[in-house]
Amino acid sequence: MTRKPCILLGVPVQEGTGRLGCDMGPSAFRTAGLAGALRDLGYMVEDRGNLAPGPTRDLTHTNGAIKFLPEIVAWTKTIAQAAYEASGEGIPIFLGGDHSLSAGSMTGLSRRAAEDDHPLFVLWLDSHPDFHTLDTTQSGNLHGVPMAYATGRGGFDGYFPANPVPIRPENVCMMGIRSVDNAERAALATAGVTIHDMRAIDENGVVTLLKAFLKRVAAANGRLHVSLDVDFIDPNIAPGVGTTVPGGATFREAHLIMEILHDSGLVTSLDLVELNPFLDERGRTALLMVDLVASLMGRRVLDRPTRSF
Ligand SMILES: NC(=[NH2+])NCCC[C@H](N)C(=O)O
Ligand SMILES: [Mn+2]
Ligand SMILES: [Mn+2]
Repeated sequence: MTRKPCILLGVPVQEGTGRLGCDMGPSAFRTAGLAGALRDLGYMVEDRGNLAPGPTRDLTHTNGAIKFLPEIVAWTKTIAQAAYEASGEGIPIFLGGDHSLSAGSMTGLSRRAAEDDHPLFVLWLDSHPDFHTLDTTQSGNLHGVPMAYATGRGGFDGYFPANPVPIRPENVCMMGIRSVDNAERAALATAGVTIHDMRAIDENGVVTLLKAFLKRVAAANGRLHVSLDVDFIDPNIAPGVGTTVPGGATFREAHLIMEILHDSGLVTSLDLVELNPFLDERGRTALLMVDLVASLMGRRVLDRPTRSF
């Protein structure tokens, strides 16, 4: 059996957050042994190094809160092109970088999937929906907008690159949501996105919720992109992130999700975002993220020794 290679793409973007440090994320994932963990599972791994944004152009927006619009626009263009190219060759794994990178990854992947005649589905694992538009963001941090952009909501034209194949909101499932701003709540009420907040997870468990979504992906012959924000996980075990929100996914829930995703055979790409190594404790968040990727890519407790804590 020939398996597709894993293509690692470092994306040291940090201008989408309110603080510095995410630019060290790609380096921390490498230091935590991501490539080795994938090779141990039998994958070919091609690390393409770090992307760099193209030139910026002057952009001003009526929403004066917005920060680093030219920079994020330049990054989005570069990332979308890299995503489009890499998804034709293997399994792209984006090493963030803040969550603004998903504006690029999702739009590039969606364009490729459409050309190959598959709809793109997204499993969004995050405490936040990141569903602001340029007009509604109040913090002005553009890691809060990628899902609105990728699903084709208005207000990005003339600023962000054209998004040729918007992802259908019905093809998006969010899990772990527990911090939503008013404008996002209003938009999500009618958007058609499936949202499982922490209450839904507590009441139903991750298995039922996830399997229902995977069934839909399989029935549509879809490709599945997973976007994993560090703050999906509880901050007690994943402190290396700038936007901690209490009450997150447990170690066991997070691994179980990854194992079920692997069994589905549907996942074709992955974002690892918001890791801030400056806020981490001796690399434990980076190591946890690498272990989660290993579970997603097929590591099983009974197959080989796991990390001892
Ligand atoms: N990718 C993230 N961590 N996003 C956090 C966004 C928080 C808040 N909704 C904002 O727009 O500022
Ligand atoms: Mn996020
Ligand atoms: Mn988040």
